[in-house]
Amino acid sequence: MVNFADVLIDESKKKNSVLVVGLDPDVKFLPDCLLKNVDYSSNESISDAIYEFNKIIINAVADHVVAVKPQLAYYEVYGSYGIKALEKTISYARSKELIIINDAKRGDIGSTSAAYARAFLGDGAISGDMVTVNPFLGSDGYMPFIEAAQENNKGVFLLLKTSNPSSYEIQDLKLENGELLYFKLAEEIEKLACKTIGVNNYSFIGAVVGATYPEEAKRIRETLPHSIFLVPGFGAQGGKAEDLSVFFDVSGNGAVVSSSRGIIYSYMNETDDWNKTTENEMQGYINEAAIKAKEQLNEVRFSSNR
Ligand SMILES: O=C(O)c1cc(=O)[nH]c(=O)n1[C@@H]1O[C@H](COP(=O)(O)O)[C@@H](O)[C@H]1O
Repeated sequence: MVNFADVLIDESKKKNSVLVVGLDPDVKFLPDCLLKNVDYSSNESISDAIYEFNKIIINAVADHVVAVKPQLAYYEVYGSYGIKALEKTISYARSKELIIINDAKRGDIGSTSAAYARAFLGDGAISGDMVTVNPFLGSDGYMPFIEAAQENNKGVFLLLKTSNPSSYEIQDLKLENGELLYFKLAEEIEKLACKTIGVNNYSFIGAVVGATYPEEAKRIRETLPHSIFLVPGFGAQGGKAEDLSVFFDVSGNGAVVSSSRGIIYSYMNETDDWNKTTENEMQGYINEAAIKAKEQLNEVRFSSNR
């Protein structure tokens, strides 16, 4: 049966891309053209600028990405106006037929996870197609998301081995049998994933594996062959395209790679006076950065260097 992994793989084939662009808008890095009328004492005014910024990004990347990934914190910080900007961003991305991965990193006791799952995988205003889930509360924390995803033909990405430098402090803890915690979690995810595969042999239950940990990814890929990986940490966090071939299967599928700052603020590297960048120039630079990242990833995902 077709599941959301199939939708993601079909979209990736259609666009010839495994790139996901993160929508992590930070007003500090917006040029003057978007800030000229902003009243910094008003969350509404800042949120309007954020929405304008997101529209520029979406216009620039829509033809070259498999999905966009709004990070919730950047919207929540502006309260209800920030959430409104997220809602509008999601509907704008939908109007461009983009897949939406809400990077919400949610997870709670069962009943609360079920409420989060309705918010992010139901048909509400900030609902997307997939959501990142923190599985460290245990199965009653993550199963409601998996059940909602199955019911609504959507998908989840469970945090497994995250890209940040201190992820080893918890995720690499050694268990009594000598196995690492994230590895045990990979085995648990595989038990669910292998029972829910679609026509491309992948489950709608994906896993987050950081681009900064290619060695670990190689072993995880072997243990968890039925989950699509969401691979953040490419670009600004130091993850390099040439190290990423191990994340993919032999057909060049099995992973989507996300970059936020490296793409959405690409205009900051272009001139010393980036504050003066115009909207047209921004769109051009962001478009070029997305095409470059897409091509770098295409070069490695079909390589036999794994
Ligand atoms: O779930 C995520 O998206 C995520 C997981 C992870 O392990 N590491 C990670 O950086 N992320 C998110 O991916 C984005 C990375 O942003 P850049 O480093 O600017 O590309 C941020 O929004 C992070 O919250």
